[in-house]
Amino acid sequence: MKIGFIGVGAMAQAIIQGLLNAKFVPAENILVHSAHKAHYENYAKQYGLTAEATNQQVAENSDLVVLAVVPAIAADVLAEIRDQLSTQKTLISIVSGVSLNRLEELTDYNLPILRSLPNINSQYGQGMTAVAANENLSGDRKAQAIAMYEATGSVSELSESQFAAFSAISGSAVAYVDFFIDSLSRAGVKYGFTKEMATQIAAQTTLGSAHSLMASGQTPAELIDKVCSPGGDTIAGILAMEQAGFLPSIIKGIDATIAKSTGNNG
Ligand SMILES: NC(=O)C1=CN([C@@H]2O[C@H](COP(=O)(O)OP(=O)(O)OC[C@H]3O[C@@H](n4cnc5c(N)ncnc54)[C@H](OP(=O)(O)O)[C@@H]3O)[C@@H](O)[C@H]2O)C=CC1
Ligand SMILES: O=C(O)[C@@H]1CCC=N1
Repeated sequence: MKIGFIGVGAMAQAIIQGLLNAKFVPAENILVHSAHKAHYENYAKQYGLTAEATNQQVAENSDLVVLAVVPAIAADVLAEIRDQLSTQKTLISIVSGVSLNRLEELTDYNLPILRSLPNINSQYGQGMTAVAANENLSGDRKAQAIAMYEATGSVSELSESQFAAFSAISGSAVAYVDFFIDSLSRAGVKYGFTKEMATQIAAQTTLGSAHSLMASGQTPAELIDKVCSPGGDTIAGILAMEQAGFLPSIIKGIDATIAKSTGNNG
């Protein structure tokens, strides 16, 4: 099986690295092309991938064609490769905010298509990806496309109506969690830790907390209650964070993310 990537930016590279780590396909079976020759050729050379000279060649020579460009140019790129796509190939889009219906409109209504929303944790096998298939993608072909993501982490099949919210609390939220870790580490710096050490402490605490949450099957609130000793320090911190608007600031951030991805932001 050959997997072609049109665009090798941050997200495509995370998926590719995840696939290479999982030995999902031999490196040379991953085909790449992007806007800048120096970029995609050097990247391909570094990891033993196959650099293709055009987007059309990627589509022509791949079984799974992964569209990994920014939303603004997705229509132009699909127009470019439309004739190379066929019912024998699966188009996989990672483009935020572009529906299956729009992808069909821009290509062919008979084409098997998987709309997906991965996150960059795919790079280390810890991804969280939402997928939705059109009616032309089923059985083994659908399983093959989904297997690509299963090799890089967890996969959830969702209705397209849930994609914008999923993208906000997963795709974008990788940045928000890192923002939290960075904020925690800056607090550490305020109290005398080096940034490096504070970041390591904050990151391990975040990782351990996520692990405990998933391993225990308890709710976050139950674990918060376990940490908040009666009359203790943590409850004082929680209440001060709440007074400063911790929860509303998260909700506002997610609302803004969804508004941007659905075009409801003016
Ligand atoms: N970043 C993330 O965490 C996530 C991103 N996504 C989606 O992934 C997509 C890509 O995002 P991201 O990786 O962040 O963006 P990047 O800007 O990092 O990558 C975009 C890629 O598109 C390439 N490109 C630009 N023009 C063309 C063209 N005409 N033909 C082929 N390739 C082209 C660029 O080429 P070059 O490198 O040569 O300049 C670059 O490799 C977006 O649609 C986004 O919504 C989805 C989930 C998470
Ligand atoms: O910021 C973005 O637009 C993309 C979509 C989800 C994560 N990154």
